[in-house]
Parts: sequence; C-alpha cells; structure tokens
Amino acid sequence: MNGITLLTVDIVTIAFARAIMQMMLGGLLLYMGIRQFNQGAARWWALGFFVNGLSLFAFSFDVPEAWSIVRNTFNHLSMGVASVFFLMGFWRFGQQPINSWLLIVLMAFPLTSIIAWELLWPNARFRVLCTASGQVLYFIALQQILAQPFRIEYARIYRRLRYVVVVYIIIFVWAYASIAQLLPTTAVTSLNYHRSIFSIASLLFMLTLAVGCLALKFTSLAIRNADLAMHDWLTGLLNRRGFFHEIESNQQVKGGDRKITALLAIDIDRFKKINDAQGHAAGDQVLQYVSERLKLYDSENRIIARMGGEEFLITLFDTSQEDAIKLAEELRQQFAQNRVALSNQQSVRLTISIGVHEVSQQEHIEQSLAHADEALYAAKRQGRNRVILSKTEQKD
Ligand SMILES: Nc1nc2c(ncn2[C@@H]2O[C@H](COP(=O)(O)OP(=O)(O)OP(=O)(O)O)[C@@H](O)[C@H]2O)c(=O)[nH]1
Repeated sequence: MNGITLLTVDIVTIAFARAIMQMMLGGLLLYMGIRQFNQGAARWWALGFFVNGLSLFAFSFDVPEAWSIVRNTFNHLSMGVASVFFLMGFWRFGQQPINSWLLIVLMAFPLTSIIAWELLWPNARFRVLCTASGQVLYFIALQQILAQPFRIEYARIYRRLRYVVVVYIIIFVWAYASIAQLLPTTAVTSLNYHRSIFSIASLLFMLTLAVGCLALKFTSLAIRNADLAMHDWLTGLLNRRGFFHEIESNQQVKGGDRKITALLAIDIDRFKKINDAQGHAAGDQVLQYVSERLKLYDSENRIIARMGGEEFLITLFDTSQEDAIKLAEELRQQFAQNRVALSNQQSVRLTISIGVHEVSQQEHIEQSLAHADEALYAAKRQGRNRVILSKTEQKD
C-alpha cells in the first residue's frame, strides 16, 4: 500500500455522513432556539446546517445524466443559501445590522454559476470556481463578524472560531484550485488526494462551527441566568448582588481609573403606610415608579441599584461633592412635587430621604455604604423629605 491509498477516502460516504450529522446538529440548534433566549440566531444557524446538509445529500446520490442539471442547480444554490443563513445567524446573535447587499452578492455567485456556466456556456471548471468564490467571500465576511464580539464573555469563542475560519479558507482555496485543475497534480498529489483532505477538513470545519454555535448558545444562557440573578425582578434595576458585581468589574475592567466619589442612599418615606392603605400591589407600583424616575438619571458615570425593600442607591463616579448634593436635592424635589397615579384610580404623595456620602480614596465600599446609610437615618430622624450629608463630610 502506498501513501496515496492511505490518504484517499470515500468522499461520497463522508459527504453523506456529514449531511446526516449537519441535520442532527441543525435539529439540536433548532430545539435550543425554541427553548431558549436569543432564539432568532439559533434558528438561522439551524437552517444553515439543514440547507448545507441537503446540498450534501444532493451531492451524495448518483442521478441520471438528464437530472444532473437539477442536481447541480440545487447543489450550488443551496450552498449560497446556507451561507446567507449562517451570516444571518451571526448577525442576529451579535446584534449587528444585516448587510443586505452582501447577501445579494453572495447569492449572485451561485446564480451566475448556474445561469452562465451550466445553462448558457456549460463549463464545469468555471461553474465550480464561481460558486467557490462566493463561498470564500462568505468565509471572509464570517471572519469579520467574529472579529467584533459584543460581550466580553463571547470573545474567546469568537476568537477560536476565527482561527478555524482562517485555516479553513486556506484549505478551501487550495482544494478548489485543485478541483478546478489550477494546481499541478503528481502521483502523490492527485485530485483524489486533494479531495480526500478537503472532505475531511470540511467535516471538521462544520463540526467545529456547530460546536461553536452551541457554545455561544450555552454561554448566552449562562449570561442570562447571571443577569437575572443580578437584577431585581420588580424594577429591573441592579439588586444588591448586581451592585457589588458592577463595582468589582469596574475595578477590574477600568483598572481603577474611574473613581467612586459619592454615594446617594435613597429611601421612600413612610412606605409602609402606602402598603397598608393601598395594598401591596400599589406599593409595588410605587417602587416601579420610583425606579423609572431614577433610571432617567442613569449615565456612564452612575450606577443605580435597588439595595432592598424601598431603599435605592446611586453610585457616582468622578463627580464633585457639590454636584452630588445638587443631584440629591433635585431628586428630592422632583418626587415631592409629583403625585403617583395608581392603577386603582387613586394617587399618592411621595417623598424621599437621601443620605449623601463623599467617598474617600482609602475607604472600603462597605464602609462607604455604612456612612451613606447613617446619613440617610439622620435624614429620617430629622423629619424625612430631606438631603443629609454624612457626618464625615460635615465640616463644622
Ligand atoms: N409592596 C412592596 N412592599 C415592600 C417591598 N419590599 C419591602 N416592602 C415593604 O416596605 C416597608 C418598609 O417599611 P419600613 O422599613 O417600616 O419603612 P417606612 O414605612 O418606609 O418608614 P421610614 O423608612 O421610616 O420612612 C415594609 O412594610 C415592607 O413590607 C416590595 O417589594 N413591595
């Protein structure tokens, strides 16, 4: 036995096995798409695997000569359609805009290949090269999309998929150059040798792509669960846990260049009375109302959280003490001036008390929180509906 025989594989059987595998992976993605969030992306990917699988099925069966045109048309067009579906999936997943022109160009390649090189001027070599060029464009576009992970958590999977795509582009170009007989063939590098390596490479590539898509789906699920655990279900604001996580990631990601300068501990006055008089559901509405108003003040250098019950916290980065007090006073007045309309046709008057604490550099966040709380309790003791600066800040 020589090396050539060892490296030659049954290409049709591999294509058939790949078709079945892709159908199964497509089914799995479809199932995940139905069951989980970010379902749009998984459905596009599933369609991509299905259509690509169908094109391989078409390739796997011998058809009478008269039918070969149908088979070729199906084979070429389905390759184009599958690449469109894959790109749609990645755009959807990455929340990126869809580039319709690219999709049209991608479909123009197999269409030209069939109309020009199958129907008008039959030329198998040009036909293969034309569709393959469209596929190269698709791989380059995919590579580009994977260069822009929209969340840090996906960066590693995107990076690995990118490497795989680059390697596959090289193998793909090499294989199609040989299929179109653009490369010199010798006894060792026969056409079958090229095709064997290419079919195995394609099998591995599609498997890696499928594993990558599944990994992205699992990661998105994990992210969603983590997000849910960090947010308050009633108001959508960060909860206590989310607040600490944000503070931690701010220190890690920003390397400390963004400094917490002030905390505003905010508490609704006599909230229990609203609950008792209007019912718990009305109390919930009031909490939602307060949260929505606070969200209006959200910005790059602020973190807004519901720390528990009717207590909220605004963390200010790189903000002067005067601006922190000004913001607190503005918030207090805003709430005092407006009544909250409830769904039971009633309305309630609302006031808030705020404790402001200027954070010093050496202070631990827990200490800062305690100081802000002390100022808040002082505001309550002094009659509510007021802004009080923490003791450490009161100069005389
Ligand atoms: N509706 C509703 N009530 C809540 C929720 N979380 C906590 N509470 C209620 O908030 C009330 C807080 O009451 P207190 O701690 O006595 O404070 P308060 O009545 O606001 O009085 P002061 O803070 O002293 O002005 C309690 O009755 C809790 O049951 C919630 O998610 N929804």
